[in-house]
Amino acid sequence: MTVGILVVSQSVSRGLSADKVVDALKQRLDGLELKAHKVVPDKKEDIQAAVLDWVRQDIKLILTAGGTGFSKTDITPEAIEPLLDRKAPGLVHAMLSYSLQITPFAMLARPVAGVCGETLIVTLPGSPKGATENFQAIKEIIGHALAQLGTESSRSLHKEARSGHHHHHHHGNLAKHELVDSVVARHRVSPYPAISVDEAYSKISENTPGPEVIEVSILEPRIVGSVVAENVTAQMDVPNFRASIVDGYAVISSDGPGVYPVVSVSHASKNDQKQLVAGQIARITTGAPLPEGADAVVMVEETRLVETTEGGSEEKLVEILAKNVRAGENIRAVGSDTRKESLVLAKGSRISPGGGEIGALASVGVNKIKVYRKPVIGLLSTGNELQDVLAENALHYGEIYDSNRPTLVSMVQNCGYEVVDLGIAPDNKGSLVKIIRDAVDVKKIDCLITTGGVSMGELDLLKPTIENELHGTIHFGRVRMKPGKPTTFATIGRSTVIFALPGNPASSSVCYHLFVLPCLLKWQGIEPALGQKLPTEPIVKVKLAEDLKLDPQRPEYQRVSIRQRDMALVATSTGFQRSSNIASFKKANGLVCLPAASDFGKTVLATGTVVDAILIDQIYM
Ligand SMILES: Nc1nc2c(c(=O)[nH]1)N[C@H]1C(S)=C(S)[C@@H](COP(=O)(O)OP(=O)(O)OC[C@H]3O[C@@H](n4cnc5c(N)ncnc54)[C@H](O)[C@@H]3O)O[C@H]1N2
Ligand code: MOO
Ligand SMILES: [Mg+2]
Repeated sequence: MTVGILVVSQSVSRGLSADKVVDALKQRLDGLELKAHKVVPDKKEDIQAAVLDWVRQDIKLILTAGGTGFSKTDITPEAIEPLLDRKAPGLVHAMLSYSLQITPFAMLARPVAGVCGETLIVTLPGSPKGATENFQAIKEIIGHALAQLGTESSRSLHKEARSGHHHHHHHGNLAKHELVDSVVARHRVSPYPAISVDEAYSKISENTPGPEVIEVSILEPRIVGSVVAENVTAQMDVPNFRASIVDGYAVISSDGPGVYPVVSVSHASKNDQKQLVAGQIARITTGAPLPEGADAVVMVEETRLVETTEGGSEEKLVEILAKNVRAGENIRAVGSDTRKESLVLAKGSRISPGGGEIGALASVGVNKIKVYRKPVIGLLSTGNELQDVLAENALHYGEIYDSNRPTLVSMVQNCGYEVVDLGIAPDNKGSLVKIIRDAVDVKKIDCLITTGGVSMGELDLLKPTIENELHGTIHFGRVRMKPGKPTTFATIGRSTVIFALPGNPASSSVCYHLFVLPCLLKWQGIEPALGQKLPTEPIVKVKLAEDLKLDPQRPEYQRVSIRQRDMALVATSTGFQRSSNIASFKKANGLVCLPAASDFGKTVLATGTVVDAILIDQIYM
């Protein structure tokens, strides 16, 4: 059993005094293993952050020392209490009565104790003596408490109490989403109907929050991919002066070929308006404003220098060789690129990554516009078996690396959304609730994507946690598709969306493309294609390069590589398609949509058959 000791002290945290509590307690831990210790000041947030961190790491017992007295700065009980799923007043009572036998000042202690997830938390006084005495009072019993916490049911230690519950075997006796406290009472058939992908689209469409208008600078990266929320019209002409298209000489076209004096120079810069009369020319550069009176520009290549000024540094006389120069030649007229009052960007259009929209805005002097806000996405992996691949820890038997979070972070970011990485949650209700509440209330995410814990196992806790603890609504909890059967879509309140995706890596990635991204696209103001319920990635017709076996019951989304061959798009399977195999996404730029054999009437789709494919990446050469 692992222990964390959290010293709560302003002076120790500032280095003004030395900590002695950790050592004192350490000597009395006996069989318990001190896994972590830390010093924090008397600040609620610091205390809670440290405790939650340890709960997530699945430390079994957290002892805090200090901050339990009557002075104004003593706030440890206030910090701990809101974290407790269940209180343990018996432990508090034991500590108080024990220390009251030693000193009446124990009356002024305000300890709390209780359970957060599967972690027991006890607040001790700050002095080494007080802390060890209090710990002494509960030490013998704590082993039992921790043993009970580790089991599915506290009743397992009291076997006689369990015998009366056998009638729970039949799932019909359970309320639909009850969090069962014993594995023997779990559902044996999923209470969630397996709806079609199409019905799932309806539910997502109905429950996606409406877009919200914000103003962004044209240089903010998040503007790319955003949908414009209002018509933007040009408040000026581009160009807003007559500009030369070439380097040469501004002329009066009716003057014709001949030798003319160069009376002025016009560069592309801030300029005074120049004047030209018949029989004169002016030197001009590309983009420079035309002198008044000039009506054409002749390229320097079609002229000849006749005479220089004294000293030879300037042109004095130049011969225009060009014949038949027309009025307007080599001139950009005022407003000929963009006319004042014309539409620069229409409401509903999208800022493409190509930069064209940004350039068009900048050219008319617009540096910020109203767009629909993109939702902020929180990403959480769930599962006791998961190790953070970045932590570089060795795997214990039964553990695996968390591959879902890195995969999803990459996908979501590359779709242009801001990601909040929420890490890994252990399979317990308390931790899930804490992490999700914190993500929504403090980290201000709009949409939560979790993976794992949505199927039929006794540690699949997402569905009951969302309904019973977070008071959310589950709009669907199963979809007739492969992979991704237990995909769950829920909302909390009006504005928080949860996609609880299956833990299998290929399943969660398929479901991201199929369900999550369409929801996010709608949320940020993108309209679905005609006749569709949600906007999606492009859907194209592809020819199968090989025979594909159909699932007997479920429509299937297989990973393929799509290439153009002889005027057709051809799809080749990326290989082994089992849900656990994330490597089936390597080189995949499409998901082919295959019917279930039971719907299609055949068990195989033959080579050359044309099917729909969702394009999840570009088509490469
Ligand atoms: N009795 C039944 N069992 C299962 C059913 C069913 O209908 N009845 N459905 C199966 C299907 S289909 C799927 S899909 C999975 C979904 O499982 P969960 O969403 O509950 O996910 P977990 O049980 O937590 O994990 C499943 C699998 O994925 C691995 N995993 C989880 N998280 C990650 C991660 N972040 N990175 C890499 N791998 C991860 C996990 O270790 C498991 O192997 O349920 C079937 N069972
Ligand atoms: O539907 Mo599950 O995603 O087959 O593995
Ligand atoms: Mg499971």
